[in-house]
Amino acid sequence: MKTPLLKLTGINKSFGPIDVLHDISLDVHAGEVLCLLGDNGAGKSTLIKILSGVHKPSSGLMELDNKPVSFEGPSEASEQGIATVHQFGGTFPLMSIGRSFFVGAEPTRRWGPFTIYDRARANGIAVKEMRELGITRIDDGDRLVGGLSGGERQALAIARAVHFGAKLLILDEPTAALGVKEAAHVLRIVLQARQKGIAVVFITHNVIHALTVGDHFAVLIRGAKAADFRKGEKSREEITDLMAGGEQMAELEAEIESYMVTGEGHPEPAKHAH
Ligand SMILES: Nc1ncnc2c1ncn2[C@@H]1O[C@H](COP(=O)(O)OP(=O)(O)OP(=O)(O)O)[C@@H](O)[C@H]1O
Repeated sequence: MKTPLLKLTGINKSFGPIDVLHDISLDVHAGEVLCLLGDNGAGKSTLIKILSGVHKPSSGLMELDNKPVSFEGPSEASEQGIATVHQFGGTFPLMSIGRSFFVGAEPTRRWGPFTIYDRARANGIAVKEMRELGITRIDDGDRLVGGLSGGERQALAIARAVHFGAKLLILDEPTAALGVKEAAHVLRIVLQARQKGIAVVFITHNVIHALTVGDHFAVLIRGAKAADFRKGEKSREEITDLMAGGEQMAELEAEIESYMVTGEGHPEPAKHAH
């Protein structure tokens, strides 16, 4: 197997006395989607904050392109090609599409003795990059980000990362707040990023979304890696079970079943009403 783009070996993270991540080892390959799964509080956010330079690991080794790396902050991670997109796209609602695409890296042009923001160029590039990801409804880069749908905002943020040369794209629950159609669109964009050779880390609670795009899966339970497998090695039921910690899921199913039998799907209090 070829060398992973990003390799974690024995990563631990504690906040004071609280141990949040234990001995995480993980490989992320270029042109693949790694789905990071786990219940609330499992440690997914903490792990991606380590990858994106927000937190430093307490111990362990992180290698990018076969070289050990240690980020002093998010800008160092981003300089090395690691881009993180958060659930709501992380963009500013009152900014135009063109502005938010280039925030911090605005194209400029000369105007007499001045250097000014090149709005037409910024808008043109932002609209073109979104089009390339299949968002064809947007043709005006002056539109405000606040007027975009959730899926379009995700697309904007992903297009931006791709444009600025991300090698590793971290998507933090990109489909969580979306309807089915929009989620499908975002999943397609994830696959397009993968096709461009970008390594994608996709965080989700949704097993179906994960199975649709994932090549490789890692499940975190209480800060430890409970499973690490490739596409096709586990069924949907097995993955759901793992994510919910097995027992919990069985308990929940039994509870729902008895409720459906006793209450025929209606709330119990109906029986006591008279
Ligand atoms: N700065 C911190 N200080 C202390 N504990 C923290 C800190 N950040 C996270 N934790 C704890 O670490 C655990 C893992 O949190 P984390 O946010 O990484 O989980 P998660 O898997 O992303 O959950 P969710 O799906 O709910 O976002 C939680 O118990 C949380 O309370």
